[in-house]
Amino acid sequence: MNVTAEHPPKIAAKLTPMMAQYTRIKADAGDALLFYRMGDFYELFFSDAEVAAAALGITLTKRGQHQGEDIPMCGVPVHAREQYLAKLVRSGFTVAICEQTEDPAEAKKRGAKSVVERQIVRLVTPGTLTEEALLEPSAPNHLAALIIEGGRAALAATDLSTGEVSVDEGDAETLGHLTARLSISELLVADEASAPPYVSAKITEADPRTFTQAAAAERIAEAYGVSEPEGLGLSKGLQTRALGALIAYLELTQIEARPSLRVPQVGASSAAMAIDEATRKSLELTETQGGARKGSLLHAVDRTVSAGGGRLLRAWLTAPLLDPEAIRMRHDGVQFLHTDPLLREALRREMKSAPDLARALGRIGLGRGAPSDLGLVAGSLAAAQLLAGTLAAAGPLPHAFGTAALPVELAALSALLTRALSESLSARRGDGGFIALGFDESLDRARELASGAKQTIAALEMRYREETGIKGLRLKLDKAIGYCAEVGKAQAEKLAGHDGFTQRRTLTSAARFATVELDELNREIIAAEAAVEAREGELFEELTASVLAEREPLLDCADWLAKTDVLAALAELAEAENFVRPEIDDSTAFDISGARHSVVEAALKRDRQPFVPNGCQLSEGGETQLQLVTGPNMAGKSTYLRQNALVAILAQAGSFVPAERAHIGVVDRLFSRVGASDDLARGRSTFMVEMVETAAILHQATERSLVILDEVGRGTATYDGLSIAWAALEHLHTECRCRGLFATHYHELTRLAEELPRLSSVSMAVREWRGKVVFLHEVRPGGADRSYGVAVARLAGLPEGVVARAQQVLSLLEAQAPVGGLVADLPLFAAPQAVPEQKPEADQLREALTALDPDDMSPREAHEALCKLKDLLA
Ligand SMILES: Nc1ncnc2c1ncn2[C@@H]1O[C@H](COP(=O)(O)OP(=O)(O)OP(=O)(O)O)[C@@H](O)[C@H]1O
Repeated sequence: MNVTAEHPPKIAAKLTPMMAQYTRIKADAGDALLFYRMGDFYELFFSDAEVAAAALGITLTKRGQHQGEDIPMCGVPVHAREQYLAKLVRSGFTVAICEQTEDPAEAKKRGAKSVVERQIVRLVTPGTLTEEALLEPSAPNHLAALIIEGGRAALAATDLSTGEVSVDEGDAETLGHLTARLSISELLVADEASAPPYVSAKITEADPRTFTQAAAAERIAEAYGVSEPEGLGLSKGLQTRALGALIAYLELTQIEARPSLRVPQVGASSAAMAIDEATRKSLELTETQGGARKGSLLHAVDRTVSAGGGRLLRAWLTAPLLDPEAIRMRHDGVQFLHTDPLLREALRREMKSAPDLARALGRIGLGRGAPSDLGLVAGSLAAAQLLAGTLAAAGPLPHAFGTAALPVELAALSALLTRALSESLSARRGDGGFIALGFDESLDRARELASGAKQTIAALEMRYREETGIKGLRLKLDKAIGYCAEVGKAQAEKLAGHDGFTQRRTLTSAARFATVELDELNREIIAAEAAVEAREGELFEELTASVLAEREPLLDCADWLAKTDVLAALAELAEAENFVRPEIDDSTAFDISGARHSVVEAALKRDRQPFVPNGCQLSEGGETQLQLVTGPNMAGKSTYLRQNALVAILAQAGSFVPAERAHIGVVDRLFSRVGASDDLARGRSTFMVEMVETAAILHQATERSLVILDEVGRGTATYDGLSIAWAALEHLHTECRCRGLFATHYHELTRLAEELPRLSSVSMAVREWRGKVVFLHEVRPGGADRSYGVAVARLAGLPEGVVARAQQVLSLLEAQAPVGGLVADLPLFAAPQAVPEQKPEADQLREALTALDPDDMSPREAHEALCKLKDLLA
């Protein structure tokens, strides 16, 4: 959604200086809602205020007037800005944050009416969030730039919160795989019309000039300090242009903060199983069709204990690998920890205390780091050291773990941070008190001065009480005048009589006095506190610089922590859920015994129901390459279909699989259409969606692909549906030669299994018991003889009368149907070219019509001609 806040004031009339500044800045902010900083609040004015107040559910008030009309205003407190930002950004708004960039005292020096300098420091958009509170810990937040030209497409993406960057290129036709892998929050395009319709991200039209080769190369050179984009492994053209536009948008939105991006991973998607958006959705990989995480495969298999591990597991599952060697490497890692439960437990315990290093670094890199982020870096390094020690003691490690030892420079950084940081670390940037005592001499001295002056104040209070004889006299901190002597109103006159006490302020029930000594002390305290603040500021900068100097090894360390967490989590999962190590190679085998569907199994377990495991054997060139699955509704067809796809995904992602045994030849592309749903928002009916998706599969599936099709053709009239399913199955078998499972209610299709050599027929077993149908959830060879649709309808609670009538109609229809079903007598097994050419009657009609000349006909002749035409139709 692209929401635009209309902004009315065309202000030529006289404005207050502040309003004049506001209008100027608002003009720069364009469509974004302007958060205009005023002290402890961000204020919004005019239509921005109206829009934001409605979206946030906060009070709309007014402030001053413009051209005789009240100016609408609303405000949000600075300390609570994140929650408001989150709400606005999620509702599709862009927010421009405008800060005071000058000390109000400085502004005052220019004159009483002068306005504090303000500037927009950042545009907050869905794809550029970095605040912890606005992000899900275990999900990435991707901003991507897309360019499509000449049938090719390139996609550059970054997760700004961690600085990761990827660039991929492919045929425009396979673009769906590129965009689907990343779950993008915001997609930049040069022209909104070129945005693919299936992307659910916010679409942002970026300046088309940023997509040009020259501009893009310049941006990349500047961001990465390389003279040519090729130095980063990028090809000239689309890849460079997509990444350049992405960086330009970061510059536009992050203003002065220059995000430090990691070196791009180029072409990673071509090393991953291609899984398009529809397949991901239908398999519910990371979320259910309803959008919930619970109920997805990721949720069922996620045993990670750190945020970084959670994100990496998601990345592995959404991009299963293609290289058997790389896959086996991950399996080796899982196996190593699977066979050593004590080591696994120790690692997972130590990992739990590891903070989110990548995101802390992301914030520090953007200049948004707080003292707590330094603490997170220190905590991560401590955890990494502990883990490295534990792993090192475990003996030689499989390659999957990489090198466990921490590089020397990180040990030095870790020691520095441990010495420097105190116990209490504020999460607010600019807060002090984060440097440990004894770390910095000049800071300690300034602190002593400040606290020494405060001790003097306490002593002075006692002395003043004695000297004046006023017991209630207290030294208090007044915001305007500093420390002062306060007495109750009744004592004010008495204190004023004492030498050296000058009354400065009168409150409702008290009076405040200054003395020369107090003035002197106030000056000392202010100076000492300013010195503390300044030194702390310097030290913060120094420490963040030390951290950023080690950014790359730190990010490698974050990757290593995440990987160790994922390997341990997968080993834990394998142990707890009884998964086995799959055998992966370059063959086209798909030989799985006793497989289960993790999500369905977990749901059944909650109801204390057993899951019935089923095997599946497919292989191109073998006896069965395609399986036709028939069986009643509710018998478990969809579950069986999906579980096989999920086993392939898990196996190639590096996980063990929920089966007794599995041997899989690498699957390059996975297609799954299970229960297409309406896409009315895009004006496509269920049947249309199904056909568009089926077309994509028939065009793209290859010998290495795995295709899962559930009830293709069910959304239209029986004969049409059956014919489409029939032809699609033939095409998959003979043209695509892919491995696949095809579930259908058209039992007529089982006839095909007799004709096509590599198509076999299986069905879900049921038993009838006292007129009721009992599902056994077992896959057996051979086709199903009946649908049991009416029996299932009875189970679902259809009125008994309706069920009885349906049974009656069914018996009648079955009695009339040709033996062998709808297709018994049709010449369907003839080769397609043998279908006799027919001269369609439309052609005879056309000939007759062409012969007529209406200008040359009487009404009577015209009538006769019409009758002849009608006869032709008969
Ligand atoms: N292997 C199994 N073991 C135990 N229960 C199962 C199994 N497979 C499926 N079920 C149960 O049966 C229910 C229906 O399964 P599923 O949706 O796969 O059936 P279906 O044959 O595809 O139905 P329909 O044709 O109506 O779409 C599941 O929700 C689950 O509770």
